[in-house]
Amino acid sequence: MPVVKTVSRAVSQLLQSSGCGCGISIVPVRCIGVSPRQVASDASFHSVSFSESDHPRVLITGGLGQLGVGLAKLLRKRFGKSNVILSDIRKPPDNVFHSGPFIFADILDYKNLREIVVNNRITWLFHYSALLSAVGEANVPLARAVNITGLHNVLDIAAEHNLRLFVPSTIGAFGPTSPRDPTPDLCIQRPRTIYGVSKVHAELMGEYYHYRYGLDFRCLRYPGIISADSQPGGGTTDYAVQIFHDAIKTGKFQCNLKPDTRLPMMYIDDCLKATLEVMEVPAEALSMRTYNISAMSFTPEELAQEVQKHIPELQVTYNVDEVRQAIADNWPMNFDDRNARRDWGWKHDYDLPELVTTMFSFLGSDSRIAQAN
Ligand SMILES: NC(=O)C1=CN([C@@H]2O[C@H](COP(=O)(O)OP(=O)(O)OC[C@H]3O[C@@H](n4cnc5c(N)ncnc54)[C@H](O)[C@@H]3O)[C@@H](O)[C@H]2O)C=CC1
Ligand SMILES: CC(=O)[C@H](N)C(=O)O
Repeated sequence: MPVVKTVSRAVSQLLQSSGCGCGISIVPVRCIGVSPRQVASDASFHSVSFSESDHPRVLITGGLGQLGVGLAKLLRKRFGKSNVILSDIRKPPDNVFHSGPFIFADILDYKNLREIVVNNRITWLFHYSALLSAVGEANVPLARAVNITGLHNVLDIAAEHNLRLFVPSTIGAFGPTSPRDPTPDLCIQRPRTIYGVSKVHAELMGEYYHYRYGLDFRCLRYPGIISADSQPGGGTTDYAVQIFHDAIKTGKFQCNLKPDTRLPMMYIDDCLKATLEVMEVPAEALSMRTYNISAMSFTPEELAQEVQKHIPELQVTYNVDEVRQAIADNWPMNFDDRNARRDWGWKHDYDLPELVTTMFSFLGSDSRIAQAN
């Protein structure tokens, strides 16, 4: 069958072509018409004037969660307020709405997302929308839709419009058969949560689009992130944020993981710094497209001891949540991030003592329970 042979030869040539995918110009364009919901480029969410050659034009999806507002703040400092558009499906609080451009964007609405990218001449996209590990297990169909279907929309739009795309992955992309102490970049990944499965899918699809279509896909696997001014969105590592609030408010903390559950963690400033760094690194420096990043690793007991150095009267009890514990027991205990350190000079600033001191200075340990009494 000569035709079949010719086609298969062409396909195999395509698949064997250069690792960077630069020679491949086919892009996965979807055949769609015009959206009924046109968004004007000068829509009321603030019109912009900018020099495209100076700065990227940035869109952040899922930007009202624990990490997005901080990322917008960092990127606006670097690229200018009007060049960074925060988006979500939720209503922004006043301070966020007035701090820079905000727009409604549902990542499940492909046409609307495409219009936003086109009308605002977006060049970089940070894709933060997701359902995290614990809430994902509570609603698997929604997690599958947001984390997998939503990612497909973002990938196609990014490839079609030649965007640089950042998608975060997680320690949750590993599972019980992965080496856990430490966990390297490349090893078995068989997660047992819909969150983890969707993140492995995102890593693989992003890398596939990179090699197949030349998409500039960049991905960091984040540890559990700890922040003072934003609340976590329903994950397994949330306890490590809650302890600070409860210590200050009530002097009591009930932990939903066992005292000896060791997980990799990171202060938000380090996480956002790494995210900006990896997006700015010249492509030639990246030997991979998905990197672990690491800062510290601790158990609830070790965190509580460090917190008690600031609030000695803190009482910690344990009431284990079986779902979260089962998830944590399958996750990495320590993360090996040597490749990130080697390729683009990644270096964290915060270890456990600095993290705890910084959290209390941010939250104002003046309001601590001891002083309130
Ligand atoms: N916070 C952490 O400890 C870690 C976060 N990550 C990843 O970083 C990213 C951001 O995380 P967080 O800010 O903590 O998440 P979050 O759960 O706090 O926020 C996610 C946001 O996505 C939005 N969203 C949900 N459905 C949507 C839809 N259909 N369209 C648009 N937006 C939608 C939600 O409204 C929410 O504001 C996520 O992809 C997460 O997997 C990875 C590892 C650790
Ligand atoms: C580590 C994460 O990805 C997140 N914080 C979660 O616990 O689900």
